[in-house]
Amino acid sequence: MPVFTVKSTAALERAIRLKRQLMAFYSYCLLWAGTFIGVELAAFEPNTPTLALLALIVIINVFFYLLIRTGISEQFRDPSLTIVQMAAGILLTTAILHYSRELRGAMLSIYFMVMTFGVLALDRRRMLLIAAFTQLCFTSLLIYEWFEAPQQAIFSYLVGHWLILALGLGWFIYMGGYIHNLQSRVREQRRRLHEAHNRLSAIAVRDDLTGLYNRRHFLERLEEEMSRANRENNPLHLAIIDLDHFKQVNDTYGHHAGDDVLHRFAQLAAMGLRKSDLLARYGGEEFVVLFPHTSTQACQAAMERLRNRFAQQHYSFSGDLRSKFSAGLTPYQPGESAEEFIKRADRALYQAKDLGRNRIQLAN
Ligand SMILES: Nc1nc2c(ncn2[C@@H]2O[C@H](COP(=O)(O)OP(=O)(O)OP(=O)(O)O)[C@@H](O)[C@H]2O)c(=O)[nH]1
Repeated sequence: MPVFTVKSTAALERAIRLKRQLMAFYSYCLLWAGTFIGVELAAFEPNTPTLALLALIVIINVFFYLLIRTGISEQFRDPSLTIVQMAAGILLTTAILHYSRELRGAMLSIYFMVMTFGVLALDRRRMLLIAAFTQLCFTSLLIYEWFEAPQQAIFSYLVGHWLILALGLGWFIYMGGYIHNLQSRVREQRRRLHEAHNRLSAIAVRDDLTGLYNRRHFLERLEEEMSRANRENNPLHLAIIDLDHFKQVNDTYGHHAGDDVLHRFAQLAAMGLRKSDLLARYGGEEFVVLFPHTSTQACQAAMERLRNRFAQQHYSFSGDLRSKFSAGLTPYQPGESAEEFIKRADRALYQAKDLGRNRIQLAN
């Protein structure tokens, strides 16, 4: 069952990544459409290779889509490949900027569009890295254009564009770091909440002293096991156990000694019974065991084993105390209520007490 959950979570995450990839493709298409319209309106260089750009966009997206789809990207620390994808977007934007003329200033915002992809995924250090890469690409473009056609370059524009980009990127580094910290804090709080919830759930079903299940949890599980036994027609047995003359232990050696005995019984029973048996502290010095899928003989044998082991225990507070218990054991009769089932086991327990204690009494 857990394997299935892990698998489906991985599949879900991959589906989210593929969806994000489609979003990236959509953004690329908008960028291309803007470029195409820009060329048509003569706001871009007329020799802008729009078809080559479109081919490049498709190649980039198919490449990343396949990496994610085939699961190859999962070998990397970030299976969404955010940094590499952003770097590809920045390189393509730089290429498009080369052909932009009057629209250069407006087209700088495309860099910022690419940066938004990193805000939710990258920490401040990585945002700084990708921002430095962006600034480097743009600076290289400006230097290239300066040397290629110095007569067309207007120095104040170059410096202006360079500064606007640097300031905008600075804002993204700050914002990215802030949002990343916020996300980390939320994740940490969610983790703590989850832990606290698990702790509380454990406390709600356990008995403080022995660590066994408590009466409320037992009664809930009893109903479940009874309906399963009714459904599947499987044997189900209930044993109610009561430590013998326990008051004397308290009165003679003190409450702490009594607690030790209860604790020792709980340990022995938990170790000696099967994982599928449901053991709980029913109250005071009373315990219950529910045996699903077990024959009467096997239940009796398990109870006898426990009785013998318990009677052989030595306690640090008294060399000669041998604590014992009596128990009533009964099989579930199909269709009966929990109350009837428990009452029969209880009656058997009282018979065991009446017959001299330190025994397991069966009631059919
Ligand atoms: N130390 C300790 N004692 C407890 C706890 N819960 C109940 N008891 C004591 O268990 C004793 C139960 O006494 P009784 O009901 O008279 O039963 P008993 O002395 O075992 O006598 P029989 O059952 O007839 O053999 C009481 O003295 C309770 O105070 C507990 O958590 N710790």
